[in-house]
Amino acid sequence: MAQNTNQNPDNQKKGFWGKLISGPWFIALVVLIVIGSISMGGLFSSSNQVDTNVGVQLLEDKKVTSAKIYDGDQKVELELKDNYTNSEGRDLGKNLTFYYVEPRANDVVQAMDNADLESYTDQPVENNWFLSMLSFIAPLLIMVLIFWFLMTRMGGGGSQIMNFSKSKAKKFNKDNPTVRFADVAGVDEALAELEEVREFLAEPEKFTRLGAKIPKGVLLYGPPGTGKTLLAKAVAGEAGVPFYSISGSDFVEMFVGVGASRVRDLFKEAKSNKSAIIFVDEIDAVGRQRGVGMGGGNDEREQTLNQLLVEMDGFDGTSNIIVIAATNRPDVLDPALLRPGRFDRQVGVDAPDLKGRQRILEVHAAGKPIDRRVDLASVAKRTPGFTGADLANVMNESALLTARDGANVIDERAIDEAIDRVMAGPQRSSRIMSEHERKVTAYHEGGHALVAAALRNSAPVTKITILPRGRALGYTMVMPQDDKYSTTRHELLDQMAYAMGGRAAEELIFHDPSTGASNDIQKATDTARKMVTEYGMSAKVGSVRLASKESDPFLGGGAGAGNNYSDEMAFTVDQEVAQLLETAHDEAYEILRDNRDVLDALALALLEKETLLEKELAEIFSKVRKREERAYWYSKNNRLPSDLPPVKAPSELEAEKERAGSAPAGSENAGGQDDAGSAPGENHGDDETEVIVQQPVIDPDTTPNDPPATDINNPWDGGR
Ligand SMILES: Nc1ncnc2c1ncn2[C@@H]1O[C@H](COP(=O)(O)OP(=O)(O)OP(=O)(O)O)[C@@H](O)[C@H]1O
Ligand SMILES: [Zn+2]
Repeated sequence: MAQNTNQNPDNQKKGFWGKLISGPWFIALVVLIVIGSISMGGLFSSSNQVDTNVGVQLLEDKKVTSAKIYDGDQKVELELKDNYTNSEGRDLGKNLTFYYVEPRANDVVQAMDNADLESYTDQPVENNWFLSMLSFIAPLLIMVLIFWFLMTRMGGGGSQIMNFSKSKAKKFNKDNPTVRFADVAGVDEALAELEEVREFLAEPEKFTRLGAKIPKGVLLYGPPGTGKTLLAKAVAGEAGVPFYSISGSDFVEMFVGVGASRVRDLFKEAKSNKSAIIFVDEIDAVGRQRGVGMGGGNDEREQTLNQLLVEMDGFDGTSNIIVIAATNRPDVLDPALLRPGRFDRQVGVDAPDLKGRQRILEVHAAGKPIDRRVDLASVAKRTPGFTGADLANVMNESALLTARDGANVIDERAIDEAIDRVMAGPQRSSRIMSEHERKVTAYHEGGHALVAAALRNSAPVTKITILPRGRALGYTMVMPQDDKYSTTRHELLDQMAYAMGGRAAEELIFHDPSTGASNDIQKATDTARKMVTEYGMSAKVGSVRLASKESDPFLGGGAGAGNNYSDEMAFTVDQEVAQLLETAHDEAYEILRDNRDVLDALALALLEKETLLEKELAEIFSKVRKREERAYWYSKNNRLPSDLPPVKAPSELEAEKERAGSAPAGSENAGGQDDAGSAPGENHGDDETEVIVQQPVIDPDTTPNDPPATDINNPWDGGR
């Protein structure tokens, strides 16, 4: 995400005239002038033309000193002894030209032979090869030029070819960022690591004095928009060193060798500084494993990667350069990149937690007039799963909305609307839905919400709306109270049932389901498949990892890598997935059937008010008949769960003692299932705990006028 200004000196020196001279029209003009002047040369010559008879007569009368005969042009130039005066009495001077036709060539030659000339030149036809070549090539050249012009005008893919020659001009950006560490919030671990990098840059002697080698590369990895670029800039800003940035995708050109030469240039220029940071965004574009993927890999990419490695290995003591690279896909990187001496420092940059979100909001609220009643902590609470970029966007949108309304302070309402916008796109008030469609949407969203409310492991519903927004016809938002760092099997099952709630309601009420549930089904299917192939949550399949890390053959996994298990297993997986989905569908259906009165009340309230918030929802849901707990799950008959509860944490014991002291102790639920006691950081000793943020169900727009909602461009895909 390079937002720096292009500081290439060549580009600035090249002023108006430079641009004009390099423009295709100028070249076309030059070509035309050359052709014109050559072919019209005859017109500008000083000799006058006379009739063929006259010319031959002059020769026969021996009035000519010299003659030159142009064979191909069938033209003769004469130089006379005296001036020639024509029949009208006009003096035509000494130099005359005449033309002849082929049948008369013999007469002309004969006349010349007999003319006692002092000099006589036979100009052969070859003399005109240049002109004839040009007249042949010129139209072609003009066509190419026009083509070029159109291509550059369109700016489409084709222009890349033409830009090849210019590729040197915009290869990378140089910047002296003013970003500070204080501008990056909610990524404290990453900041701590990078603070060290800043020290390396600012006072390398401190480390080299002790014989330490300064690291050459830092890899920042994490989801998009979490502030990787911002962090890298902040390091440069804090250390006061220049910041060179380039994106990995810029390296991968259509011409082999360009990428490698860009790497060379980039490092050469960076090395002219005492210290510098080179930032390579999207390094996975060049840094994918070599020699894999469809067609055995990409020469250009490999050359570029090799060059990068060579340059990094080639750092000497004279300049102090640290390469910071960023990627969303650390798993596909070539291991050679991660070796010591290269990107051996790897820093994870995750989506921020509750506190982090609040601090990012504070960073972006600075300098904006915000209503005193706005509580950024509660805004942070309402935005689980948002990245730094999303939050920056929320604050910016709220300012824009406020400005549009002509107000002076950003209030709660503007921020609310901004959150919705960032989540699901702008409101579409212009869209008029038919009463029936509104009703279907109300039941659909009501179905989601009611299922969530009736299940025991689902986060509470905080908002439902049937106002169309972005690509959604309506949406339901459930929000966990706390940040969650792992998800249990029951919670996943609840999520699937919740996703099926919309479809189940349509079936139950209208007997004719709509296409509006496609996104729900997709999400539920993804969850089910992961449960079976990644989370080991199917008894039949067992705790086996079946999904391959890299299932896209084009991204370097190799064809067939997606199926590293037998066909029988694939069959079982499919069966298990289908089974999970069926069960979820059943659960949703039963909940809705058993709570029909609540569903109707909910739909009615939605049709009336369009948007329902927590308070109104709590009232409607007070009548919900909760679904009973599912049976214990165990993966095998000989692995039955124990009846003994887990031990109580010291803090729990403490709290119990206090309660016992102040009031006669009621019988405390000994199940140990009390969530409040478990610290959010607790992750069962497993470093790779999956974070599953529950997202709102957004129901894609599927009115007949629009193409059916597909998964492409769906912002709700790909773990945000
Ligand atoms: N932790 C953060 N603190 C403050 N602002 C942030 C943070 N993360 C992101 N932002 C805001 O979001 C914008 C985009 O972030 P940035 O480009 O650094 O993300 P990124 O991780 O590099 O994304 P990508 O992987 O798509 O390149 C930043 O310019 C900043 O305004
Ligand atoms: Zn839905």
